[in-house]
Amino acid sequence: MSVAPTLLSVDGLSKSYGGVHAVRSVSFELRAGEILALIGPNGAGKSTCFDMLNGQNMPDSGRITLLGEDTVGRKPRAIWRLGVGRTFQITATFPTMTVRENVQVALVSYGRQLFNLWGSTAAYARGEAGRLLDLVGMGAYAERPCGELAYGDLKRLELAIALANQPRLLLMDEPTAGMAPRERIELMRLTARIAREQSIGVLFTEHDMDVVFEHADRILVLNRGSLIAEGSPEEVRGNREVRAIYLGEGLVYDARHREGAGA
Ligand SMILES: Nc1ncnc2c1ncn2[C@@H]1O[C@H](COP(=O)(O)OP(=O)(O)OP(=O)(O)O)[C@@H](O)[C@H]1O
Repeated sequence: MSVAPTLLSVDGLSKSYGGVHAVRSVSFELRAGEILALIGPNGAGKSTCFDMLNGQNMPDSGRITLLGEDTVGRKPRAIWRLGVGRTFQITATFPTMTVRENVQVALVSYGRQLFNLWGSTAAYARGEAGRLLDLVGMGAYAERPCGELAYGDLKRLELAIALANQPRLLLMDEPTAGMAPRERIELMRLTARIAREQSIGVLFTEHDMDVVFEHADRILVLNRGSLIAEGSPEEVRGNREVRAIYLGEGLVYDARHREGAGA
């Protein structure tokens, strides 16, 4: 069996703020088609780690190799251009534009064209936007103003926008924040299906353990900036240190789901 190529390799990543070691010598790899969750209690260092991968924050030390390129010091847009799609905790769409136009803007931006709703570039992007919207189950909403969308639909639109630059890697910072439990599972199921079909690697942070344990192939656990566990959901669930941290937070994965009852 062939092994999927490594998309992202992080080696000894560290960042401090004054005396606070937000991220301490974190190392891990992510392969094509793999769904990797980054979890940890509040203040564990997840966002700091994410922002360094995004190019929004500069590490004190360590290496980040993304699709074969060293990305430390590169700006977010340069990293996006390498083939990294992103979704954010707070959705960033244009509310007065239609759903389709929002995806068109992303497509045209990826092609480095000037956005013009009626030009030939827009005509091309129009068809491609429709394809992406169908992929995330939003085809029927294409002509609606984005501002009218329910929150869950907005998140699916955001996924279509993130897919517009044909990413090899998707970075999702709390993709299901603010969603109802059922919507969370559906969004991650959709993301996982698309990622596996298109061999896109996904790294996501998440507080909802049901989402994490149902959808992640592998889980990284941060605590006080350090990686304290890494492995399959089964391995992480059985890890004493992880259980101690999450029991302390009242967030331990519910035993009801162990036999797959929560799927
Ligand atoms: N800009 C900053 N200045 C000072 N301290 C910071 C800054 N950003 C993060 N920190 C500190 O670094 C540590 C890690 O924070 P970070 O936001 O990365 O954690 P997190 O795991 O994302 O937490 P949460 O789940 O609450 O979002 C915390 O102690 C936080 O207070």
